[in-house]
Amino acid sequence: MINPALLTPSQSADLLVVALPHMQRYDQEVVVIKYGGNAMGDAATAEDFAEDIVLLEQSGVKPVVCHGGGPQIARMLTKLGIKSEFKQGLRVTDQATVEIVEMVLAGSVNKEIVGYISREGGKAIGLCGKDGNMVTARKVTRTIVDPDSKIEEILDLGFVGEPDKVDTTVLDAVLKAELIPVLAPVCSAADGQTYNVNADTFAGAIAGALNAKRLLLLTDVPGVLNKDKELIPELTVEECRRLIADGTISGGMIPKIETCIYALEKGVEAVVILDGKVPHAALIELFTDTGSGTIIRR
Ligand SMILES: Nc1ncnc2c1ncn2[C@@H]1O[C@H](COP(=O)(O)OP(=O)(O)O)[C@@H](O)[C@H]1O
Ligand SMILES: CC(=O)N[C@@H](CCC(=O)OP(=O)(O)O)C(=O)O
Repeated sequence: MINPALLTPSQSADLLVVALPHMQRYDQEVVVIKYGGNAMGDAATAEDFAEDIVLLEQSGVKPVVCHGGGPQIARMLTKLGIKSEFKQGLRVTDQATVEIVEMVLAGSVNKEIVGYISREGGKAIGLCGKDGNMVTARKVTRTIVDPDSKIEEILDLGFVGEPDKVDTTVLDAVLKAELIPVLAPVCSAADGQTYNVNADTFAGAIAGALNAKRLLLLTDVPGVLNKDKELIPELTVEECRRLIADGTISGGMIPKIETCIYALEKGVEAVVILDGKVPHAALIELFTDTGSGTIIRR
């Protein structure tokens, strides 16, 4: 919690002079904030995050929260004795796993975030990709190349989906009513089957469809790091592709960067990857000159 009583009048004035032009820039603009499972941390971090979302909404921004919950899914699968593995950064998902993913993401994690925002005085509404056919998924198809024979094989990830169609009818109504949407990346395909969608990919599709001004990806690292583990403050799409090709960007950062590139191509002005465990990370990024993390532009 920020304690305004601790600021001198001149510090308060300095803060306002810095923040107000940024607030005007984002007035009535959609900002999609992806809240990763690793960024969720303890209760204090969650309270700071919820406070930021409520302050953004009260300042005239239209925040849309898209959340993950990978570590929370992993804990529940372990409790139930269900083994899980990742291939190409995606959880191989059978029918039993997709049921747990839905229960954890669209259930407990979603309602916990809604609860935190409500306690900070915001009016949040928890939904998932299924609601109002918001995001229709299709099965992810990936191939792997055998390093010896060079033969391509199809990688079957089970019920792992990717956004196929986005219908913003429900989101438009929610935003018009000045409610804060909190979205879980659980979607149906056209045939009704439930699919597990990576939360970064889901957030990118929502940001693209809403023509968001910013997409913030809150994670547990300061941003994109170079080979010496130093933060890279700014990147272009071309530079991102080079860093993937030379191996500087790997693992879970690859779907994040692919999401950034997709969102930028769909018209999102800029995407920022930043550390969600830094108190008030979103507010600092949007309303100060300092910014934080890595900003990616076309
Ligand atoms: N160049 C890089 N800079 C920063 N992180 C990287 C880089 N390459 C790989 N990573 C990995 O990507 C991870 C972030 O992705 P992920 O664990 O999927 O995050 P989240 O759970 O927040 O979606 C980091 O913790 C780090 O291990
Ligand atoms: C297909 C796939 O991998 N889905 C993810 C969905 C949650 C997610 O992406 O959560 P984070 O943002 O916390 O990583 C999973 O099952 O873990």
